[in-house]
Amino acid sequence: MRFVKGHGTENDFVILPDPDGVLDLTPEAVARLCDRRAGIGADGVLRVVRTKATDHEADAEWFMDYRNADGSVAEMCGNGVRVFARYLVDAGLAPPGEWDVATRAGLRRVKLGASGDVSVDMGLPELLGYGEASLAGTTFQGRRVSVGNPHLACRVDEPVAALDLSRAPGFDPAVFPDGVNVEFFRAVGERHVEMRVFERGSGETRSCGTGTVAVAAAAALGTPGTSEWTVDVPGGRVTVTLDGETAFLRGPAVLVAEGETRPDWI
Ligand SMILES: N[C@@H](CCC[C@H](N)C(=O)O)C(=O)O
Repeated sequence: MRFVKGHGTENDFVILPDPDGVLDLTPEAVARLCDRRAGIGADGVLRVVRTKATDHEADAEWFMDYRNADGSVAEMCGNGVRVFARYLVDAGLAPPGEWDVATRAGLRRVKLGASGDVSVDMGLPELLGYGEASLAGTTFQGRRVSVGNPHLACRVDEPVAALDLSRAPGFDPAVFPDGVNVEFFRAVGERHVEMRVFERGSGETRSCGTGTVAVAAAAALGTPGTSEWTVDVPGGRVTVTLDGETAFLRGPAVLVAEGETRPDWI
C-alpha cells in the first residue's frame, strides 16, 4: 500500500492514495497504520478517493475519507483537508487555485498555491449552547460548537500548558451521544488565544483545525463584524477568520515522506 506522510501544525496523517476506491480500509488497519510504535504513526488517516468511486453524491472530484487513529470515522478534519489538498496539488491530481473537496460534513472549498499555506472555507460554526468536561477532578464549563463534527470549547484562566491531558476528559454522554473533541483555550492577546485539545478517537493532538474554529467562534462571542483570530497550538499557529457567514482556516500543510507498506505487515 503506497502512503504519504504529512501534517498541518503537527496534526499528522497517513495519506492513502486510492483514486479508484479499491482499498478495503478496516478500522483495524487504520489503527495499525497510526500506531506510533508498531506502525507508521499518525493522528489519523486521509484516504484520497474520487467521489464517483464512493457512495457519496457531491459536486467535487475528490472525497476526503478521514479516519481517527483508533479507526473510527469522523465527519470532518480541518487540518486534514488542508493536507489532503496539498497532497493533490503536489501529486499533480489537482491544480493550484480554488476548488471543493467532498467530506462527510459536505463540501469544503480549499485555496492554495503551488507551495505554502492552505486556506479552507470551513462553513459557519454552529454555537449550540453549553456543556461540561472534567479533567483531573476539575469541572470546566464550555460552549458546544459544531464544525461539522462535535466540539466543546472551554475557556480557562491558567496557561494551557499547565493542564493534565494525559487522560481523556470526562463528559456527559447524554449531551454528547457521538462523543466530543474537547478544547481548552486561554486569551493571550487581542483576538489571540492559545489552545490544547483532546480529540475524539485520537487523544491529545498537537493541533485540531476544526477545534481552532470552534475556539475562535466561542472566543468571538460578542465581537461584531469580521474578526481574525490567531490560534496558537502546541504544533504551531493558524489563523481563523470569522465573518458571520462562514469561517476561514489558514495554516501550513506539509508533506514529509512517502513509501510503501510491506505486504506481509498490513
Ligand atoms: N484533527 C482534526 C479533527 C479530526 C476529527 C476528530 N478527532 C473527530 O472525531 O471529530 C481537525 O484538524 O479538525
